[in-house]
Amino acid sequence: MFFLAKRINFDLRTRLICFQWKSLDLCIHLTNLLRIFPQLPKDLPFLKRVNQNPKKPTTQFDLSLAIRFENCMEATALSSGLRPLPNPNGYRLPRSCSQRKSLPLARFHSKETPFKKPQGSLAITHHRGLSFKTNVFEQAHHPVAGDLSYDDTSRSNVAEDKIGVLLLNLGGPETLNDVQPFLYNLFADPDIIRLPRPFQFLQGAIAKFISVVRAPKSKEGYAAIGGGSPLRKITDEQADAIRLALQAKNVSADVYVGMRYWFPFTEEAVQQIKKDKITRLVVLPLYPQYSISTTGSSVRVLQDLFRKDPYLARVPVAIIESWYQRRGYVNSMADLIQKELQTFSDPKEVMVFFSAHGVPVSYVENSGDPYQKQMEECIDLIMEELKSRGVQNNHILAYQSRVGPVQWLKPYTDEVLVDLGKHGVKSLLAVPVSFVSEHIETLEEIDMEYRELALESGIENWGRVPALGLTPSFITDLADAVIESLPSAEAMVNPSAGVSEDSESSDAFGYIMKMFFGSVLAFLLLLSPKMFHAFRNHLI
Ligand SMILES: C=CC1=C(C)c2cc3[nH]c(cc4nc(cc5[nH]c(cc1n2)c(C)c5CCC(=O)O)C(CCC(=O)O)=C4C)c(C)c3C=C
Ligand SMILES: [Fe+2]
Repeated sequence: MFFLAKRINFDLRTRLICFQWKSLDLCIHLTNLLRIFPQLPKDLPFLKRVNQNPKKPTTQFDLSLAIRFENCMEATALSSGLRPLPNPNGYRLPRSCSQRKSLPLARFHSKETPFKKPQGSLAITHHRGLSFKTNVFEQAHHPVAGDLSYDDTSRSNVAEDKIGVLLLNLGGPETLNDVQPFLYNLFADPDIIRLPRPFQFLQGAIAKFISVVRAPKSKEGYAAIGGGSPLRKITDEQADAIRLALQAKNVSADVYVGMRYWFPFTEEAVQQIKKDKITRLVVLPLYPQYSISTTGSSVRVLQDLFRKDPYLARVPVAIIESWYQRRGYVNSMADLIQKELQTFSDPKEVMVFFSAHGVPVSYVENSGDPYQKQMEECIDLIMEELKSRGVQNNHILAYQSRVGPVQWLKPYTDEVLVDLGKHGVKSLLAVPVSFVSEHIETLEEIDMEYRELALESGIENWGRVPALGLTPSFITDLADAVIESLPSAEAMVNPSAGVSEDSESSDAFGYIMKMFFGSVLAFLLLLSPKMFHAFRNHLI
């Protein structure tokens, strides 16, 4: 069954393509269109502009689309940037769908998943013969183009919102004196050192012990790169660049930086967001791939902060959990690699060596951390892009920066470098892939330690791709990611879920007990020279 939809509204701000079909108002996100048809030019020249109202960020286009509803109930997971829009009059399903199966309409209204189900899936055939399938959701009844209401709880409206973007990052010590307290914050994170429940009260003591023991080695590393981490400076610059890129796309937003383990802490950023009365927030962790230990940890802190604050609890928030699969990121990485390959005398012979920060194997195998899978997919995407440009180099992925006695993701970077040298690889291009700015692990571990090891192992020509930093195509893509996620923002937590007095007082009691036993343990450990040396030499 094919239908023709004629009047198409394209909202420049939210990038939703909305059109009327029969009595339904439907929206599709532009990303979906472009994801399935990357060959479509981004400025949509195939849409003929018929009318533009300068007062509203909506342009009306004339486009013929042949639309076919199919497999209504097979509609799958939501894509980023797409979510069902609340309809005050309830959802009506297209006849063709409801006739196929008796649809449990109540499911669309159920409390647990009020708007989590797509309306159905659409197969769209463009008149040039292109076709794609996408999920669709019914839009609010009788929408006014450019004035779409996205969130039932906040009753807010993207066009009127005060938009904030919160960049989450790890943070790093700015001076050598900061190193031990920074390490303490890192190891005190239950997403970094994961203790079984009965032992969690020891977290602080263990963090203190490990941070004191590791600090001298870490300090050497930070001293070698100028006495501190460049992460704060670079992240601030990225924040500014994203703000300007958003501005260039007619989206005015305040951009904040929230670090997990050092200044400016996430808590400070959140306070500022509240002070600035932000009414819609996009959270963008600066980690392309999701790990429990990075994005997971930062988002957990954020959720705790929002849950405790009645104002913040009502702010619609969109979290971009991972973005390694975005074309802009993949292309920008491919650009950097392609450019760096040209610095070798024989570019074709160079082994492209992706080095990612590792995580303990238990994260992936026991806790379902998607990090490894996302990392492998990410490398495949980058290599596919390079292949499409005629770059056919061999490549390999290895994991660096392991800490402690447990098994980490393999293969390990240091072991692979030695192996490659043994097997006669002469030219190697290291590509840091889990992070988008320079930091101790690129500047010291890769550029110094691994380079030296590679040269000792027989590799003669060494190169390293710089981190993405402020690369314009990358920053523009992050701005696009922010814009695309705006409509999907929703209140993070239930505002009525307060903290009871009972739980507060038992928390205080627990805290005192933890501090007491933890301090005794840390004291004993630090007093024992044998223990200290065992940890220092073998475990940390
Ligand atoms: C995707 C990136 C990262 C993952 C995953 C990650 C996991 C992880 N890290 C540690 C321990 C340490 N990390 C340290 C520094 C550090 N880690 C990342 C990124 C990821 N970590 C970055 C970018 C940095 C550098 C920050 C800077 O100062 O520039 C450190 C401190 C440095 C050192 O002493 O080596 C430690 C320790 C664990 C245990 C872990 C997963 C469980
Ligand atoms: Fe790390």
